[in-house]
Amino acid sequence: MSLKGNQFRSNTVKGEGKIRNNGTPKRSRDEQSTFGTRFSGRINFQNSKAVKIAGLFFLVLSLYFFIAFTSYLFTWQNDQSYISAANGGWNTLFKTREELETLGFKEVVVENWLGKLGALLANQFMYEWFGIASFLFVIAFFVMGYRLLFKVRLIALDKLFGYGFFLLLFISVTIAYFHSFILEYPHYLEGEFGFWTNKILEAQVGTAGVGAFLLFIGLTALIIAFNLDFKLPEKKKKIVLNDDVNDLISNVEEEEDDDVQEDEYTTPAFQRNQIKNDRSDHIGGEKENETRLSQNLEVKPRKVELDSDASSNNPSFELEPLIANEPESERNMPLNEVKESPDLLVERVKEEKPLTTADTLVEQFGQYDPKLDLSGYQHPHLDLLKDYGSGKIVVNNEELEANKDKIVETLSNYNIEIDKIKATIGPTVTLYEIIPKPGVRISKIKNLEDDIALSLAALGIRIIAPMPGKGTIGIEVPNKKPEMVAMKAVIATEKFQHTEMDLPIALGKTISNEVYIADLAKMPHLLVAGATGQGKSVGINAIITSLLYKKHPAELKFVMVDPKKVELSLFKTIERHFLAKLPGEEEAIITDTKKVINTLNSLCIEMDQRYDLLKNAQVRNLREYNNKFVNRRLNPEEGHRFMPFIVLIVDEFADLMMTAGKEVETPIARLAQLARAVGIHLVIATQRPSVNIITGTIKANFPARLAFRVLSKVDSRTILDTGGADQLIGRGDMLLATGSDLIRIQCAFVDTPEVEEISEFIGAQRGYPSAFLLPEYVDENGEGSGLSDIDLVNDRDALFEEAARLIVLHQQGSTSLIQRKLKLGYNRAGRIIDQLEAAGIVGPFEGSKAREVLYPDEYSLEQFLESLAKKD
Ligand SMILES: Nc1ncnc2c1ncn2[C@@H]1O[C@H](COP(=O)(O)OP(=O)(O)OP(=O)(O)O)[C@@H](O)[C@H]1O
Repeated sequence: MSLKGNQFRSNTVKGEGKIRNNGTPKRSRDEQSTFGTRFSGRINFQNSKAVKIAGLFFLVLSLYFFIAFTSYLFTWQNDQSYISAANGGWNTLFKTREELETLGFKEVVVENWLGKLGALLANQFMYEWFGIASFLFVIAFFVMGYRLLFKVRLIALDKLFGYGFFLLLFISVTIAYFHSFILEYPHYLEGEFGFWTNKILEAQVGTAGVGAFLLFIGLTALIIAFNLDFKLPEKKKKIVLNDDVNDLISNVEEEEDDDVQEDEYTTPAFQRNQIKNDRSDHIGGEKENETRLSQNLEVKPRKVELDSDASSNNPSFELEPLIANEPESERNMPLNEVKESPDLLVERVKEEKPLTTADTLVEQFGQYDPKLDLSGYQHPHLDLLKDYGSGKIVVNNEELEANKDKIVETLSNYNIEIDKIKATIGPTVTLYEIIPKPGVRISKIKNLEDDIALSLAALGIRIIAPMPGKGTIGIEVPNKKPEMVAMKAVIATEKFQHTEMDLPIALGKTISNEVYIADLAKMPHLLVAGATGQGKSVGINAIITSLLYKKHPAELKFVMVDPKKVELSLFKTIERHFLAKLPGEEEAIITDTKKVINTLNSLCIEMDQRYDLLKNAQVRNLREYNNKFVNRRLNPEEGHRFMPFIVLIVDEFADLMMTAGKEVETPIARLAQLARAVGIHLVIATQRPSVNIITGTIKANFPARLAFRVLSKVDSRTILDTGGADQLIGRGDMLLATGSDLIRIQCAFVDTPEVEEISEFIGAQRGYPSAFLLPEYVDENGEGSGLSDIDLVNDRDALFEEAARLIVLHQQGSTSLIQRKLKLGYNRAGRIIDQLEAAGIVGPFEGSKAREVLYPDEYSLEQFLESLAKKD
């Protein structure tokens, strides 16, 4: 990745070599007193008597102006005759009453509380200039006086003058504008300035135009000063279940109050939203079987009840409605509490810290911006993705009841009676939660797992007995018409758009239709398994797509390994943006096993280097490190750099294990064990989750596992440590195990043409000069990506010319420079320097000193390289 852009722009600070790491404070504490750090060190303001006198003067001046202006508001009419007669009055200021009378002023009565001077001053400021906005002078003098006398900074001087000046003009013109609607004279409210400015503007753009102009200026100023937020009141969403539902909502609202107390399972949130059936709605009752459901999010429905009649054999039946994106915490809260919770105002406490070198740098140059090199980069937009399905959940009541009847019947065949059934409809499966009558042993139901599955005669039934943390038994039954979950629908959610996660991956929707987003950085690695054709590739594409939608190329790099050669090739267009590769390699997407081994080992080197940098920076993880770097607390001259996350994607791990075995397993296990803190995360997919592929070492280090449908229970156990994956229905139906939890998710669907479009959209933008270069790895047999015995003259390294330019640019013939800048291993860098010597670009080895560079500038070097190329 090129750092050039940053080096020549504001991110780099000249003379960084002199910056001390961690920036020990250079200035003394005295200099950093609260009184104007900018002035400190130039004039000793603190002890100057003159400053104190000046402070006092400003305070008195402020008071004087305040009294004069206030008085003017009451006395201006009476003093008007004197002021106008004296033609502004200033020339009469120091004349006595007698003198004035001789000059023709018959009666000189000045009522301003501060006499003639007060009247004249106030008239000048308020009438002639800015109207009541002139009170800003009172504030300005007060702030200055207070600052000079008490050495307390109430507001920064630049702000005081900037804001003060703006407000003076703005208030004056605004008042004139409104005043002109009522009465144009007198002008003491807006002053002559406001009056005439408004008049001129009105003549140009009309009254409405001036209003719009003032509104625009006012709001712009508010945005600049307070970064004002404009938020429209949120629209409440309504999800429609079926046509009957909306008609019934009003009924439901009327009925709910009566019914809720009877339900032993209702929580306050449920009560609000509980919907009852008519008496005719009993399951197994009369023919007319209208189910009343409400999905109106306005009333935040929690649970929909399909109430059975009172007969004891027929358990009542509830539906869990589908509320996307609602936090669990809100779910269990009474609605009024959610709505009425008061805003929390947090007062910021000002910390007084000594100013460090890093602070000074940040003040001077701003924070380091890793995105600056590609500052114009645009994230892919949502239109590149397609809509699939209607997006609505259609509830088929007949199907629900038929399934419910079957479950009740099957269980009663085994003498298991149940109290209640609740249904939660997901995109592909519906979860029926049953509560057995007291006395029924759960182990009994568990033992009947297969029999129940057989009676329901449907593929993909999974029984969860008991449901963890719920005290119910779950039976997942596939829907007849599964709903496709479009990637677009998941990415477009607020949950994804506003997530704060480091590496958010939008996996799809859960059984309760909630969008499921996981943080790969926390997982911290993911093992994906699934038989062929069950949606694994789509899953991998969904993971990559989510990250591409969320991250900037400066923040994330992928290392892609694709032994099948075709699965990840779609992403080759984003090589210069998001991919990482070994130096000297042509293709960033690795398909050759030998190169995979080199790349994995290179990643281990990168990991070790990152750990060294973290150790030097005294931080524990990548986030802290990058934070420190951005705040210029780490010196790039000491090797520190902004480190992007690296995500390694291996599409067919089984293939690698078959061909390379331990050679692959060892670095993968090492990375899985250690790499999380340095921002390297692995996503490893395999078709065959057998124990010789997913070995104990690998499994132990991948707590997060994603299983698509597998062919046998044994495979399911290998990947998830439990059955279940063999009972999935395929087409993106999957189980995610995160430590102890097992969640069923319908994977978001993203098709190959969509992925292609996204890659092309990114690829068409300006990228880095090359892919992100990983450190060079040379294996012990000398067959690494490095060079073996090469002829120094005839077989030059691929990076020879680049190294030559680097050396000439820096005028420093050192191996370590090549090593650092081109990210090469010592051996290869050493060989390149030998080649440079052989070509006559650098001088011979001189012990501890750097070699002499024999070309003074890039121009002469380019000529030499050209002639060299011609000779070859
Ligand atoms: N999330 C999904 N939603 C709907 N259909 C899906 C989903 N995922 C996959 N499918 C369907 O399943 C088919 C196969 O998916 P995919 O190519 O991802 O399988 P695979 O497991 O990668 O197979 P292989 O290992 O042979 O490459 C897709 O073409 C698509 O029709």
